[in-house]
This record gives sequence, structure tokens and C-alpha cells, in this order.
Amino acid sequence: MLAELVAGALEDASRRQESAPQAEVERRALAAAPALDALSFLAPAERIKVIAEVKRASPSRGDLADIADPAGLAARYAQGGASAISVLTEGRRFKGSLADLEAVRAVVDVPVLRKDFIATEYQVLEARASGADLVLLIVAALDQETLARLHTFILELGMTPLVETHDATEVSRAADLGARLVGVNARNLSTFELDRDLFGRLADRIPEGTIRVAESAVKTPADVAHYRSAGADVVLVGEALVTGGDPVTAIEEFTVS
Ligand SMILES: O=C(O)c1ccccc1NCC(=O)[C@H](O)[C@H](O)COP(=O)(O)O
Repeated sequence: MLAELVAGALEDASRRQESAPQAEVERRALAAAPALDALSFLAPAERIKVIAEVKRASPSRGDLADIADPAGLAARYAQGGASAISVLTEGRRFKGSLADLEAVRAVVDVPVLRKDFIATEYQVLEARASGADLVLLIVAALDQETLARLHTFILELGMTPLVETHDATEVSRAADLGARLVGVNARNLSTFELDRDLFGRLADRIPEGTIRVAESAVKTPADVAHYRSAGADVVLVGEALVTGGDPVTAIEEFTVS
């Protein structure tokens, strides 16, 4: 499934590249307002921080929420105290777009993450041109040479890579890059199985001084407390915020840990 998602994302990017060539997107990326320093927004603090996700649909759960106004939703997330906003820009299975990212960027003052299946410099430039401050790199989707090259490229553009892992080998690969922001996704992106205890098993392997993000499977404040007690600095939450009640209240409840 992961390979299929990456292949689809690359096909869609090359279609966009036919009408917006790399040189043009690069010009827009370099002309964009400077990226926010996401590491300072997500730095470890007395209370856990939340990256709140704009998520309409997913391969594992199908349609989740009919989000007609992603900017309005992101503004509510920020109002609730989210430290960053994640925007799924993949169109085929998540029903997201770069337009969503741009709309969100225009209304929030916290960093915005482009969450997609990133495998080329072109996609990174698109992220910057659309106002992203953070870009997701999924270790399982990239060989180490490509991962390192994209990691450096994201930093050179003034953005922050969020390096996502799912096992001990991937955590070592993230550490080899010197990644400052490392996520452990509880969701296996091939089987969709969720393992809330995975973060706790891997957290100690993430080098000291790294910001540790627990991704996926947060449904309740107790889940956040579980990740916090296992050493998470940040949780990334999607489904619970788009399918639950008021996201402002939900984020306030999640950030008590
Ligand atoms: O969510 C999926 O089904 C999925 C499937 C394949 C690749 C990625 C997928 N999701 C991306 C994410 O990791 C989540 O959107 C994010 O961590 C939030 O998870 P949740 O709070 O469980 O919605």
C-alpha cells in the first residue's frame, strides 16, 4: 500500500509539473515568506503539544469528514492551542490538495506541515511555494540516499523535516541524518494496523535532544497521557479531531498531559 501511495503521489506531481515546471515552482518557493521555525514551536515543554491534522479521508478508514473549509478548521485548531497544523495534501486516498495547504497557511500563525508521500525535490518545492514550514519524510518510503538528500534540501529551504519511523532500524536511519524532529507512527502504513505501544518501545532509541512525536491512534486524553508517559513531546492527531465534537475543546483536553 505504501508503495502504491508513493507511486500515485509521484504521478500526480509529474502531472502538475507539466503545467508548472520545476524552475517556476522554485521561483515561487524562494519568493515565499520565510518558513516559521517549527522546532521552537514544538520544543519540549511542561505540557505535551499537539499537531492537529486536516484529514478528510484515509485509506484505512475511508471518508472521515466533509471538510469544506480547511482554513476555518485550522483556525479552530489554533484557537484550541495546536502548536502546528498538519495538512494532508495527497488527493487520491486522503482527498487533500495543495490548495488546502495554501488556505490553511493564510489563516494560522503556527507552523504548517505538508503531509504527503514526498520523494522528490519538486514536491518539496511545492510545499515551500504553498507556505509549508514542515515537510514529512517517511523513512519506509525512501532509500537512505534519497532520504538524506531530501532532508538536506528541506533544511536548505528553511523548513523543518518531520522524519517518520515505524521500527528500530528506521529510528537509526533517522538518527544517522541528525534529524531534530522524529515521529513514530503507530500505524503500519502497509497493513494499517495500529500499535499504541510502539512509541514506548522506540522512544529511548531516539537520540537525546530530538523532539519526539507520537503519531496516530489518539482518540482520548488517556491516549495522549499514555504517549506522554512514554516520552512524547508532541502528538499528531487526525481522525479524532475531524470526527469528534468541538476541536477546540478536544485540543484543550489533549494538552493537559
Ligand atoms: O490514516 C491512514 O489510513 C493512512 C494510511 C496509509 C498511510 C498514511 C495514513 N495516514 C497518515 C497518518 O499517519 C495519520 O493521518 C496521522 O498520523 C494521524 O492519525 P490519526 O490520528 O490516527 O488519524
